[in-house]
Amino acid sequence: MPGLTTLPPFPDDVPTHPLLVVDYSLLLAGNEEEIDKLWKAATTLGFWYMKNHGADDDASEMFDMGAETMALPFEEKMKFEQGDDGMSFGYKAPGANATDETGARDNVEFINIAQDDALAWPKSVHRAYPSTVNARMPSTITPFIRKSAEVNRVITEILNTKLGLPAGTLGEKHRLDETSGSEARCIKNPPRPGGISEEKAALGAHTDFGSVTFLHNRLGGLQVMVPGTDKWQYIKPIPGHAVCNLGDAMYIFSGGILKSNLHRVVPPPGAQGYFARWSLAFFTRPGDSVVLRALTDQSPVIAEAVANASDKSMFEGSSTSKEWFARRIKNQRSKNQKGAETWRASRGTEHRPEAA
Ligand SMILES: O=C(O)CCC(=O)C(=O)O
Ligand SMILES: [Fe+2]
Repeated sequence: MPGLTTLPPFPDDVPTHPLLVVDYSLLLAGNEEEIDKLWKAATTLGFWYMKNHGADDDASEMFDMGAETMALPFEEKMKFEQGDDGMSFGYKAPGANATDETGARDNVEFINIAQDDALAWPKSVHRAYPSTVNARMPSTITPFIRKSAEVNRVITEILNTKLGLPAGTLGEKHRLDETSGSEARCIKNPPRPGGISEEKAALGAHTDFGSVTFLHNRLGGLQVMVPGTDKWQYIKPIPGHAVCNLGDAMYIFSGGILKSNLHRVVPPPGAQGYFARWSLAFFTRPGDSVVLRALTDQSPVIAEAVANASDKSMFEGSSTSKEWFARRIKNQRSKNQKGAETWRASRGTEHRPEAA
């Protein structure tokens, strides 16, 4: 990981929001207490720390891949830009996305690699990637994606049981043999010496577009807005602890029982702000053809949650996962902004009734 040994600690005097710590090895062992903890986290904020997940070494190599990729000449990276038509895979240039309805631009760059491309390598399913990605596909990227997809599958299976769904229901919606928007993402947020402002988002407020996110952070900057409050709070990075969170699809499938919480990225606090911020995520998203609606027919608990919801519209939708994802990506691209309407059209479950 670039600069890992020299990074200053997260400042002591900056308030943070605590998260529950879930031990992945205990989940695998079927430990009921740990399963209950995961359920509590998933149904309250939808964010938790995950330890003993076994993916730290893979994550370190992914950070190296990210650094190699971001070091390519800008014109080279732009040959692989994701474009303005709603595809996420590929390179995203700084400023290519709006961060709010005024059209203020983000300042992070991404390299997004499709799960489908990593699993089918050397065959291409979606697109071509920079040479730095190709060089590490079999050694670094495919193993990281396999491991991350497995972590997310285990989480999904536990939530499936807790929701009272027939065994394998959520698993069927995330089949590895159906194309999907699932992807690995390495993010670089440049240092901003002297110009650190909490108000300027590096990555705008959003809920995640898919099902489960497995996130690796070294520096602060990730913030959540806890429902019922109106202040952003930092999530402190803890070595050896990934951050997991749920996205829109899980919120919708579960009739709002599982939470997809609002979050954003700002420059790291204090002395950390003088360093580039690197982060790494793996997003599991439903198969392209999966319709995003509440699974009321398969679970009485979900049926009851929807029956009690003040606004059922989001639970009775007809968008496929592919359509949902493309709409969100496309309408947040800076080039497509035609005013606040475009930004609003990029939204997911951010404006659910109980969200702040
Ligand atoms: O960089 C981070 O900590 C979070 C990134 C994120 O929220 C995203 O890519 O969806
Ligand atoms: Fe996110």
